[in-house]
Amino acid sequence: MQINIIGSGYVGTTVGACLADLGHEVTTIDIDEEVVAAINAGESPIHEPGLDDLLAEHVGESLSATTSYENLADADVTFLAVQTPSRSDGSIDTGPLLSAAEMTGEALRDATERHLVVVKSTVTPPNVEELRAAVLDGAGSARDYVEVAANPEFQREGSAVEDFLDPQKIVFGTDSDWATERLRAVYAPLVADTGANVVETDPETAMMVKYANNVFLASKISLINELGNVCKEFGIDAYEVADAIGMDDRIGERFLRSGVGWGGSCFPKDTAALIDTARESGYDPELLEAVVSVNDGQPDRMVELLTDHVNVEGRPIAVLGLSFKPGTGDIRNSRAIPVIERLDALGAEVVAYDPVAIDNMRERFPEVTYAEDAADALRDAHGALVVTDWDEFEALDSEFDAMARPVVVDGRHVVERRDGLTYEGLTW
Ligand SMILES: NC(=O)c1ccc[n+]([C@@H]2O[C@H](COP(=O)([O-])OP(=O)(O)OC[C@H]3O[C@@H](n4cnc5c(N)ncnc54)[C@H](O)[C@@H]3O)[C@@H](O)[C@H]2O)c1
Ligand SMILES: O=c1ccn([C@@H]2O[C@H](COP(=O)(O)OP(=O)(O)O[C@H]3O[C@H](CO)[C@@H](O)[C@H](O)[C@H]3O)[C@@H](O)[C@H]2O)c(=O)[nH]1
Repeated sequence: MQINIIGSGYVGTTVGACLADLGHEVTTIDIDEEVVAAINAGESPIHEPGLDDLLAEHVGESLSATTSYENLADADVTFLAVQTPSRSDGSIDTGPLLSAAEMTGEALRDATERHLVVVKSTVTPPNVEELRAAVLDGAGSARDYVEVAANPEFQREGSAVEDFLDPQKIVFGTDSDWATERLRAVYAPLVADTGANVVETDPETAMMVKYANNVFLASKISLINELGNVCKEFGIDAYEVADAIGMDDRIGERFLRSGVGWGGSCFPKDTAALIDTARESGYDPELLEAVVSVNDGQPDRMVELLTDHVNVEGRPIAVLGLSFKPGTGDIRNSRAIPVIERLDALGAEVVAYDPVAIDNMRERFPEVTYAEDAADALRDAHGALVVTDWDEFEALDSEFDAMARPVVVDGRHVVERRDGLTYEGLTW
C-alpha cells in the first residue's frame, strides 16, 4: 500500500520506518526541513534504538521524506502523527494537529478515489469530532471521498521500533467497514507475523483506550511510589515488597519500579488532559489528581534526602541521568528538571551527566555544568542524585571514592551499596 505519515517526530519516524519495513511504500511529511533532510540522508532525527538501521535500509527504496503535501491523494492512507502538547491548564494544544488536518484535507481536494485519514496522535475523545471536521472542511467538495479514523499508538520511547513491530495490541477506531478493512490491510503483514490482538471499535473509544492505558500505568507507578514512601518511613525495602505483590497476577510484576516518578512526553500530558477533559464534562477525577500529586512530590523528596546529609549551598552536586528514561535523549517532563530546579533554588552548583541527553538539557539549563562522563560528574561532588536508570550507572563503584562527600541518593534503584558510601534509596 502507499502510505503518508504527517509529522516525523518520535512517532511519525518510527511508524514510517516500520511500515516501510513491513513492505509498504511510505512518504513522511514534516514542516521541519532539517528533519526531512535527515530522514532522506538515512539518519534518524531522534535517538531511538534500531531506527537508524531501518532508515538506512529503506530510505531511497520504499521510504522517502518531503515537506510537501502535494501528492497526498496518490496514497491509500494518511496518518497524522503531529504533536499535541500540554497547555498550562492541562488541556492539549490541538493547534498544530488541526492545522495539519486541514492541510491534509486541502491536499485531498482533487481526490478521485477514497482516502483514509488516520489520527495517530493522542487526542481526547471530544477532540475527535474537531479533527473530523478539520479534515472534511479542508477537503471541500471531495469530502465524500475522505473518511477519518483513529489508530492510537502504544510504543514506548527507547523501545519504539520493537514495540511497533511486536505490539501487545493494535486499536482501530473507525466509522465504517471500509475504513476498518483499510486499516486491516495496513497492519495485515504485522498481524500475520505476530498474531497481535486487534481491537476494532469507534474512533472516540479508541482514543479513550489510549488515555486509559497511559493513566492506568501512571497510576500504578504513583501507587507503588506512595507505598514506597510509606515503606521508607518504616525502614522497609519497597522493591522487596513489589517483588512479592507482583507475584499476584492480578497485580503483575511490571511497572512497579518505585522512585523519582514518571516523566516523558506522554504520561504527564495524557494524565493532565484526561483530568481537564473530565472536569470540563462536569466530573471531578479526584483519584487522578492524587496520582499527579504523588508524582510531583518525588523529586523534592529526593533532594530532601540529600540535604538531610549534606549542605548543598555553593557545593558541586552531581546529577546522573537527564533523559526521562534510559534509551532516549528526550527530556520532556524528565524528573531531572524539577530535581535541578530544586537544587538550584538551594544554591547548589549542579554538575550533570547523561550519555545521550546533554545537548537537549543544555538548551533548558544553559547555566548548568555538564560533565564528560559519570566519573567526571562525581569527582569532588558533595553528593550525587541518580535520576535515570541508565545501565552504565549500575557499574559505578570506585568512581564514588573521588567525591568530596560520598553521599548518593538513588532515585531509580540502580547503584550498588558499598563500604565508604552513604547510600539513600528513595523508597528502600
Ligand atoms: N513520543 C511517543 O513515544 C508517543 C507514543 C504514543 C503516542 N504519542 C503521541 O503521538 C503524537 C506525536 O508525538 P511525538 O512525540 O512524535 O511528537 P514530536 O514533537 O516528536 O513530532 C511531531 C512532528 O510533527 C511535525 N509537525 C508539526 N506540524 C506539522 C504539520 N502541519 N505538518 C507536518 N508536520 C508537522 C513537527 O515538526 C514534528 O517533527 C502526540 O499526540 C503524542 O502524544 C507519542
Ligand atoms: O516501573 C516503572 C516504569 C516506568 N517508570 C517511569 O515512567 C515513565 C514512562 O516510562 P515508559 O512508559 O516506559 O515510557 P514512555 O515512552 O513514556 O511510554 C508511555 O507513553 C507512551 C506515549 O503515550 C505510550 O505509547 C507507552 O505505551 C507508555 O508506556 C518514565 O519516566 C519511567 O522512568 C517508573 O518510574 N517506574
